[in-house]
Amino acid sequence: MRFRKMHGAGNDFVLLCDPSPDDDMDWPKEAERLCARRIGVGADGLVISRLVSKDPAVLEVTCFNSDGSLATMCGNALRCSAWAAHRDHGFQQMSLRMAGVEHEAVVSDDSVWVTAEVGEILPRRLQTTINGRPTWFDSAHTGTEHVVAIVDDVEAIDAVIVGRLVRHHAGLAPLGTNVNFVQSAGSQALKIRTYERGVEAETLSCGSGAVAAAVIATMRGLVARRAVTVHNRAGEPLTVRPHDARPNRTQWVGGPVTNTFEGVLA
Ligand SMILES: N[C@@H](CCC[C@H](N)C(=O)O)C(=O)O
Repeated sequence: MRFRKMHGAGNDFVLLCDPSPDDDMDWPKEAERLCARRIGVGADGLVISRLVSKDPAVLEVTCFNSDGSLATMCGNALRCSAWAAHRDHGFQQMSLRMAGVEHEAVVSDDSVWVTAEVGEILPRRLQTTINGRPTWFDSAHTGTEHVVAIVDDVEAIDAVIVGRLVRHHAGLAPLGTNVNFVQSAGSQALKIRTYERGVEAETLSCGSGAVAAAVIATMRGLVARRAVTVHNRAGEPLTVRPHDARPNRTQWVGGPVTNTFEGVLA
């Protein structure tokens, strides 16, 4: 089976396009096998993209985290899938369905944009102590569960230790959450670190996390309700901006996508 190893702003995936239908394939198990860093291809997730129709351009995209759990939304996986559909079929604009939600996608020369739907926002969802300081987390549903803490310095935080603690917080069980630490970084700019559920580690970037960060930072008055640059661990920032037609409900997230290598699975 042919695969692409891609990353969206540092969030990396094994991407399978139109794998032949195989009822016996255990995709969660395949995700664990292929995503293993030493004995697999190595990735944050496995993405399966299937062409539904060419006119209009529609794809069905499924994303499994590296632990085999299903991701209901993955902005960077959608962006990688859109890039591949552009390469394979020439689509510049398309619809991507993930977990029953329709996302718009636009591919340009240097960036790929997808939409994310913003759901429930709960201010002050939980509190924990970070470096001796009581810190609040707001939650924002951006297709999947995210909490965001606004902090002074993201570099001063042990994102893995604190992220894991909050991810497993009893108040958020049984679903748990992705955990974002966000800092103001000048006019319309943020710095972010994300601990991802399902990868159970800090990742270099997270599309739905960047959207959650921009939405919470807007609510907290750190940025205005327009385009926000979100600087991540990869040094490949994502931009989040409100959708013109549905500014309160839908955000665009865009940035670079890299096709690292292609191969054949043994
Ligand atoms: N990295 C993703 C989010 C992936 C899903 C997440 N780990 C979850 O299970 O909620 C993104 O780019 O949005």
